[in-house]
Amino acid sequence: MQDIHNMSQLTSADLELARAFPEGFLWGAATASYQIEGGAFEDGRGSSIWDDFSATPGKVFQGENGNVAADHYHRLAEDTELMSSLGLGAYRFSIAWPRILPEGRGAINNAGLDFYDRLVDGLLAKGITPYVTLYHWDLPSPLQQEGGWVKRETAFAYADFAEVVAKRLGDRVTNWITLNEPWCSAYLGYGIGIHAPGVQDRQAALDAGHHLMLGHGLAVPRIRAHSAPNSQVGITLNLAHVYANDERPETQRDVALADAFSNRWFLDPILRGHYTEGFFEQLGLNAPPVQDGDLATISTPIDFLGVNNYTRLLVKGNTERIPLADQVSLVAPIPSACYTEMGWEVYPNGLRDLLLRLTKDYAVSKLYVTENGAAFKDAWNGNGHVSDPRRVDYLRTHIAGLAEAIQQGAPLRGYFVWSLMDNFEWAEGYSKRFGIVYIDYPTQKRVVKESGYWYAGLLKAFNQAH
Ligand SMILES: N=[N+]=NCCCCNC(=O)[C@@H]1[C@H]2[C@H](O)[C@@H](O)[C@H](O)[C@@H](CO)[C@@H]12
Repeated sequence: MQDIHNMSQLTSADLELARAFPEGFLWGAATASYQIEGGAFEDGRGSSIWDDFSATPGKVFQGENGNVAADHYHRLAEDTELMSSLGLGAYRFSIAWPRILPEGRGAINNAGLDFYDRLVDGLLAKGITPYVTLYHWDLPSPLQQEGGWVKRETAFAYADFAEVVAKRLGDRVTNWITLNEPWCSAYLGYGIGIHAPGVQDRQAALDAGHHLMLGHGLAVPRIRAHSAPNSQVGITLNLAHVYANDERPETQRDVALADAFSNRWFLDPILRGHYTEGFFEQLGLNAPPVQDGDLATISTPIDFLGVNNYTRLLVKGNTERIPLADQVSLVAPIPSACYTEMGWEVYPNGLRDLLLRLTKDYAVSKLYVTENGAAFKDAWNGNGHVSDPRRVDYLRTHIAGLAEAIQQGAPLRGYFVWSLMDNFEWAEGYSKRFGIVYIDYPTQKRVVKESGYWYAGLLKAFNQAH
């Protein structure tokens, strides 16, 4: 492997950028269990809704699945060494609920806990801080057979699962993220069905969203009870700053609708203790089955907000009618703009502006960017490294926006690039590559991309400055 700390990829501006970050800023990379582990039928792991969804014809690109993925389940030592060679200060990963409780509740599969024990110990031995996401979409299939997140009982099963994991890892893991992107679980999974479990019912999305947040609130005290006193617990939301395409009143109206649907649906209950006024009417739906005390549970104080951001939303008002909040028209591709392989506009100021909005509008004591990155057409010719200049530029410009946000008062404490390695990109299968490390799936060879060398150089320059 080329000298990974060769900082030749860095410009003098990059070195200056590294020095702009405050001492103690955390630099990491993120992954998720179903996307990288493989080992889908090993050591007692049960089935998840993503195993079922992938096995359903037509749901995932070319019928691909996470049976093998990046084979991380069998490559812990190699992959933690890779993280160390990149100079990561932290690594964000998720726990596969079906490895721990194959039936979703009840009998504990200790072999599953043992795997994460080994991972955590390997990270700590290399001075890498674990950030553990307890739920990154792989709900055990038996719970979905009972209705999944549209059922209130699933929230309680989730809190029980969280406690099982905290009891085993809480003596070493001090950074916990309850859920990853409940918006995606609820809307993509239960609303429009392009993600597992593939339900197409917008009311179900609202009900699932409520129970996901309830599970979050129930889990927080259970995690705290089994973690060291200096532990911190948060949640990760996918959020995007909403911009107006023009000054027309219809556009201002639709910007508010898009913001309610994309951001405030989860921000308001979790951080303000109430749903956005008029939100359910704006969707043309009924309120979810809120019970007395739910919003108090959901808004239990957390120590940080994790922010996943990839792009911005640009809204052009509908002049004929008031659209439903989830049907606001976004501005189509702009000739002068750049787009990733996901069709997402590259707009670095969107991350900066999002962080500043959160700082201004919500009383968050700490923020982490728990995911940011891009999929581009990466190719490897079988030797040498992988050239991905567009990803280097994406990371450089978005990280520059972080420095500006911090300078303007955002309580940002860390950044996790998505992703450490190429992986199973949900319904897109392996067709989309987000890694700073290329995975040659036929051989499972890990090939650090130019962006991986760049990121390692930035982290080295940061460490040298402090
Ligand atoms: N339709 N539509 N959608 C609008 C919003 C979708 C946002 N998707 C994300 O943030 C997912 C997040 C996920 O944690 C990770 O597991 C995924 O691999 C990345 C990359 O896709 C991102």
